[in-house]
Amino acid sequence: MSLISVTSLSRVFDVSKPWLNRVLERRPKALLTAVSEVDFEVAPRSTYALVGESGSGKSTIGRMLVGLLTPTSGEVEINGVNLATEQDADKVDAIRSDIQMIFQDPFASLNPRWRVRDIIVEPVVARGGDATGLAEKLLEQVGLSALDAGKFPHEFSGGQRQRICIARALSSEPKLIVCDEPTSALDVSVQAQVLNLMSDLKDNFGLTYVLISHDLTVVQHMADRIGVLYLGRLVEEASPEDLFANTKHPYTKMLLEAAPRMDGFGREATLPEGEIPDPINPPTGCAFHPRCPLATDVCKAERPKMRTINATRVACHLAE
Ligand SMILES: Nc1ncnc2c1ncn2[C@@H]1O[C@H](COP(=O)(O)OP(=O)(O)OP(=O)(O)O)[C@@H](O)[C@H]1O
Repeated sequence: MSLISVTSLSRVFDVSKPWLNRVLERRPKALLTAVSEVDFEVAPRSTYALVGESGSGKSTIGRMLVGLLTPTSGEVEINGVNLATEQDADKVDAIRSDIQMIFQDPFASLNPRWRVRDIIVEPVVARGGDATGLAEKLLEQVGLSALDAGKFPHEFSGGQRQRICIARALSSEPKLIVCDEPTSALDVSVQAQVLNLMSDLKDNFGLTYVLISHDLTVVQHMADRIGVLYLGRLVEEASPEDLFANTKHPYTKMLLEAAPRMDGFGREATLPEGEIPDPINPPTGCAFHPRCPLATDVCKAERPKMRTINATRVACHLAE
């Protein structure tokens, strides 16, 4: 059974101006569809990566997975439990303690007035658990020292702070960690170290990761499946091998061409050509058609359905 099952998940935000402005300016309500009819499954102890440009809906999906946001429609089930509709409070509580989230900015997620020990054990203490010696043990497991437990967050570098966030996430012995751009605020040299640590911890703790990133090269070596998002929709999903060697969607090809290659490590990535359309007024048919070099009349008129070709899922009229 899948640990995560996402079915036709959508999230719409009301981004209208205040009522009076709307009336005076004669404007209709503005609804922004951040996530639209997304489906995917994540197997236990695997890593599922969600990749796409800024605004493609990655964080919104991440926040719905952990229950920070409720879906407008569709479902998220974690171990068979739908957090948005489950009535049994004990079941919801048990699932919630199985899920943790790590954010991009390790400084913003750590309370600057708390000692590292208190930050790390807070999820355990909040549930009335015994946290004796736990912070020290976890600090060592994330490559820091037990002596760091008495320090404050400002005494650490960015990479060390992200390690503290990881230790905190691990303290409640979660099954699933949703990692939202966990390394993009870090120096390139530190990024690989944090990703390696995450890989090791995954094996040691039997974790499942949902890894959110705008950078395909970051997720390439960690992910078992990669889902590529464009304007809130999943456009391609495949194993890293298939996605890189046998790319099916023109948008994924564009993302890969924009990514810095290993031989040019450190080179600035060039952004994919063309502008991302306005999510309040998305294009007709395939949302990617205005930027797609291969677009035909059918792409302008009809939204492509998700199809499975070999082991790849792809939403493109032209994919073979
Ligand atoms: N609370 C909100 N209210 C209104 N619009 C929102 C809200 N949260 C997200 N959005 C919009 O939803 C769309 C998707 O945003 P989201 O943050 O999920 O994308 P993302 O792929 O994670 O991008 P980034 O990498 O920039 O965080 C964007 O157009 C964003 O402006």
